[in-house]
Amino acid sequence: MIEIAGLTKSYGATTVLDGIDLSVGQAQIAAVVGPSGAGKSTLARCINLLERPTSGTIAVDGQDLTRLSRRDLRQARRQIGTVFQSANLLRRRTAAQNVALPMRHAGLSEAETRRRVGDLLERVGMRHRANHYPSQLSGGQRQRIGIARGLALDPAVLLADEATSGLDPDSTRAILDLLTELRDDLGLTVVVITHEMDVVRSIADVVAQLDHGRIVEQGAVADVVRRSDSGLSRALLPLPPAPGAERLRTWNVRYEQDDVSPVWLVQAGRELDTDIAVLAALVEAAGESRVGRLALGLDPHLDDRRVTEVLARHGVVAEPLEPPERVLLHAVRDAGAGAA
Ligand SMILES: Nc1ncnc2c1ncn2[C@@H]1O[C@H](COP(=O)(O)OP(=O)(O)OP(=O)(O)O)[C@@H](O)[C@H]1O
Repeated sequence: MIEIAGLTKSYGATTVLDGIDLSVGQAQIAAVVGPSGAGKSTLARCINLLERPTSGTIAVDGQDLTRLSRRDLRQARRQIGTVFQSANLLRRRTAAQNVALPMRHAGLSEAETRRRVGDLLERVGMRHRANHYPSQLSGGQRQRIGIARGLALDPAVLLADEATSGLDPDSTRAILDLLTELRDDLGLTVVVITHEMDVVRSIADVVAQLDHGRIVEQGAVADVVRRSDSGLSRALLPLPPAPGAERLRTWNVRYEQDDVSPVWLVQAGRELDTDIAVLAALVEAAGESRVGRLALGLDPHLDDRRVTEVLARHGVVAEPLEPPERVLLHAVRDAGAGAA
């Protein structure tokens, strides 16, 4: 596991990271998100020890890596593997040679290197491309090789810095599945730096939002999404724009509990004795639970309190977007126009 405490990084008078506290357990995937300039890359460079923090600690499995001598630091760097955006492979080396590079630098024997490279290429599904050069590989395949190289020295933590940026959706999915597999099979701790909220929703266990060098929000993804008043929640699970439906009142609905039944909508319609229109919806799995946001169209004559009570029994929170009179007024106007 990795524990970052009070991490600060300043360049001269400019403080870029300001007291970052972040703890990621073993076999957990943490995502760090944030707008451009928030400090994500700086945090990544501090985590993989390319930069020394100005103050604060970064501990992997209990060992603080920030206070080590230069020699010990080289050894400690092995604990953290990095996957960069667009893999960053050496063009004149084959896939296998790229994966072998960190092992050669670390002084592993030829036999051990060959064995490990074979195992790692197998694990990322790239054994059949061992002798290909980067230019002969697709972006997704290059990234698999980048992941194998990141795992070369058997790290406890894998840091993926915008590892899926620029990949097509299928390759992105495949890389995310691979990272999840590595978490589950190897018990790897993964820190993903990304600006893609889809990535966070689909693989992260925990998420932290950086802004102006500070963590402004963090928590388990499912918990953050369920927060009512949170920018990160809306960014993680945005409701697609909902077209209003004629003669129906629009309600915004949010899953509040983690055990919302898959058939809650049908049941709620039955209990309210009404038809419910789904105007927009985004429902996804986040870890073990389901999270969702919906815009529903309901009969404006229904009693507000009854609607909220019935929906609350199903574990969802509902708020009407407009007063019923507006919808009814439109309906009357439309009927008038029709009669004229
Ligand atoms: N070596 C440096 N010297 C001075 N300022 C720096 C240095 N490196 C980064 N910064 C500043 O730190 C801030 C954060 O930069 P950083 O690259 O970490 O942000 P980011 O969140 O990764 O942005 P992006 O998503 O655009 O890559 C920026 O304002 C940047 O100008």
